[in-house]
Amino acid sequence: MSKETANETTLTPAMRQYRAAKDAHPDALVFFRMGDFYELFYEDAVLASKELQLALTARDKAKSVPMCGVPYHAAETYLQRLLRKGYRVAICEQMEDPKLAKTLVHRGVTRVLTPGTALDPSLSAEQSNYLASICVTGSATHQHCGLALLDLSTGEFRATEFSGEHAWTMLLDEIGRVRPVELLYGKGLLGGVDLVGEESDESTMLNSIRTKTSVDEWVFTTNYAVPLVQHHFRVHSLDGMGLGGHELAATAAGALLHYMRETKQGGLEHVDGLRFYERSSCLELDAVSVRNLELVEPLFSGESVQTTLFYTLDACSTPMGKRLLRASLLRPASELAEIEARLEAVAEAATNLRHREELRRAMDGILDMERLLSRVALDSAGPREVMALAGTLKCLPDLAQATKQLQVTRWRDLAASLDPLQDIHEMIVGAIAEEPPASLSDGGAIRPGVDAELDELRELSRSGRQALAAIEERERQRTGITSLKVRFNNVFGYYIEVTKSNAKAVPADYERKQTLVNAERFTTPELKEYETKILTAQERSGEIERRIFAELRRQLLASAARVRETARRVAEIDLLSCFAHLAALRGWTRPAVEVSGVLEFVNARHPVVERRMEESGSGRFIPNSVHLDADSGPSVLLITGPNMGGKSTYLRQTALLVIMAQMGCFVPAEQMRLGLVDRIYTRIGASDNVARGRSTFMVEMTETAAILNTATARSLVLLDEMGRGTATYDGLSLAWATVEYLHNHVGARTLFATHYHELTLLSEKLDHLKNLRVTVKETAGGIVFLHTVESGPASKSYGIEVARLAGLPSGVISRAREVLKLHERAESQQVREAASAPQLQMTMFTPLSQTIVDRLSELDVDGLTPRDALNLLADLQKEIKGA
Ligand SMILES: Nc1ncnc2c1ncn2[C@@H]1O[C@H](COP(=O)(O)OP(=O)(O)OP(=O)(O)O)[C@@H](O)[C@H]1O
Repeated sequence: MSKETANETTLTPAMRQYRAAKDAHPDALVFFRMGDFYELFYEDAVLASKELQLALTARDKAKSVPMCGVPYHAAETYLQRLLRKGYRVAICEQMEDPKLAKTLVHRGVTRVLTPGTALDPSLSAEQSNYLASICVTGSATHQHCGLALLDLSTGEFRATEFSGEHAWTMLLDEIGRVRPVELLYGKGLLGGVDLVGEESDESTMLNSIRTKTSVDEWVFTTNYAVPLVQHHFRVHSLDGMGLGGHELAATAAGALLHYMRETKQGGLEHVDGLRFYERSSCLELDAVSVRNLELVEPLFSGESVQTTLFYTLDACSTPMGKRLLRASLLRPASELAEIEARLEAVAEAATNLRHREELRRAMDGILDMERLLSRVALDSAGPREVMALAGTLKCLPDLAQATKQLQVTRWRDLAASLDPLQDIHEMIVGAIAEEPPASLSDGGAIRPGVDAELDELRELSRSGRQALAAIEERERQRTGITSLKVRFNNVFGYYIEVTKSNAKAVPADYERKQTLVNAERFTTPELKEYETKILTAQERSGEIERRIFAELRRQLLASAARVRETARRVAEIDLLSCFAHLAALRGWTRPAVEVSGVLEFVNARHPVVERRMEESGSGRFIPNSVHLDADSGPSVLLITGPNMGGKSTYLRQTALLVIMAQMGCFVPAEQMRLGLVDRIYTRIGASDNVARGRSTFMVEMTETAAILNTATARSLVLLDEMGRGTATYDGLSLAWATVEYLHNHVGARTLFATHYHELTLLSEKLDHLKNLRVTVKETAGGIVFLHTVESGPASKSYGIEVARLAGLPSGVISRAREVLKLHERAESQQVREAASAPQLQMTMFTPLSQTIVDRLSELDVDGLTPRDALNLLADLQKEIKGA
């Protein structure tokens, strides 16, 4: 609000009220209720008129107060549009009936809606809507970070903690994976980390979150925040929630509850538990891998979701199952017992068509129990939603019965713990009418027989309306006006309407109420009497319906924990039967999972590419095998071959199958043996940051550094075309050193796809490195991609052939062939020399200066840290460039 316009003395009383609301919520758009409209003023009006395409008017004659508005009954759509764009909105309501207000009607902010706190009805079933809260303490080298996540639409509330040197990076990774819609943090809490700046890695990650909300730092203090959590869950200690000793996680959770209170989010009854979770209790996937592997979203926004693993695996019947599938993709299991229990359950259901069908049939009628319950808790559920919940509960006994048919432990546990909630079902159908109106205020939501007074009042208004119909008929005959009508509106109540032309025939006992252009409206003492009777009866029955509905709501919320627990069981049953369905339908097999360094597939297929090829009829996917063993080798597979040969597909397929197996899903392979993987690292293709203007090479090196610094012998590392983003020799040297480091120091199972043929020589030096190649057939008409992977290095790269297929002019192609021949001749000479002097491998790349050669030959490569290696390379490069 600008200074002149906000001048106290020039403001009307209503605008003074507005100003108070805006001052209290400066970062929100204030929707100010005036009669049947929500009005916006000043900058808010200018902004909203643009974002919502509303006409911008002015409140005053001098046009100094820009204004726009939306009708209150249509406000919901406008609000959702603003929230989806990341805005927050404060709703300033009329707090008393304007008709009863003697002077200025009292107004106040009743709720602040933000992307993380408002329920978006258009939210898709499988998506979660997380509000995240973070806090950080400690020194730069040893940080502690707390993270809490709340999805108000389902009531899911969980928290975790990270400690140590990489705590902040791990926190960012987790945020990148969860992708909250809103982030809450303490002002200045992160000292030095610029949350909204453009430059740092942190800000790049955090900038992708639409709404960031800072609150006063004291909100994030343990002394203040932890008691809020205890109070909300009515517990004396946090130990029972697994939060004992995790003060930072609890603090982040408490700050989040504070925010809910500040933004006046009532009805948090469905948020009935807070769970501590450990990231290490799952197969860890960083945000880059989640994105690169297209687990839940396509790589580039706007692309079809059909490229995602989620889409390929989603045969779930219920929204809860879909959300669990999504969550499991982001956090596959890492414990053998858990994975085995799931695989065993999938195996049983996969081989038993009848039981599988029964399960799926029982789930057909199950709606989104969690979201329906949330709507009840937030008091936004009408009678129809409550009835929909009952419809869902009705399916539970059949589901329990179908689950009981299956024998293995996981199914038995699920059957035993599935509460069919029939008491709640009866409670709802016992109170709500069979076909209730959408809104409680429409009347008729409560079933007849529930309340004797209500039944009586309904009878009264029914007979009253019948009497009115009789009056209409009688008056038509008495006056001879056949078009005479008895009507009702909210302002005048019941009245008799006759057209202007018949006005003369109106009897003397009619009392004129209103004159319209074409009609006259009258009342009579008799009409007034019925009106009072009917309206009083309606008003009173409205009150009774509201009371009964509120009581039902209270009882439902008292059972919220049971409903949510059942929703979790339904989700698990759904997910396992989805996996069983896919296994049977697509002929997938059960992976043998063990604790070892093995990773072995026989004739495996990429689930997403295979399905897309089937759907588009574009040929058959060629299966391929993998054999890796971190303990006795080979631990590094170096894959060479032409562009378009299928290298990336082979890499991605390996990662996807590991993820699927650890989720408890069968896999598209004839056989699979998997030693548990603790973490998957990928360096594939371009990433987000490139689009944000960071250099491809810088991004690549940052990601590679993270891999080399944190991968373990139990990890799976996928590197695709590393080093291609810089000068050939720099790239080759870095790729060379990286492979050596992974092989000698990390020992992780590694797939390394490259166009640097020189790297294939490493197999002579590194025992656990094996060369693989994707094959092509040379025909008279050009090359044909066979997409099979076999042992050995590729003989040539076929880059020029692929370019020809892409349609490069023939002149360019033949000139490229000539240039290639010259290079190959020169290089083969160097390679021969290099092969005879393995300790000086690097000399084959370029005639290096003697000092560089000396420095390299004296180097203890095995003792180098990645950072030293990078520094050394930078030095050498400087020397070469300077030379
Ligand atoms: N096993 C396979 N069976 C059938 N088609 C395949 C197979 N593997 C890959 N393809 C198809 O071949 C094309 C190229 O695959 P991919 O991108 O994996 O090649 P690439 O070797 O990584 O290429 P580049 O080196 O140019 O990145 C894709 O369209 C893919 O669908």
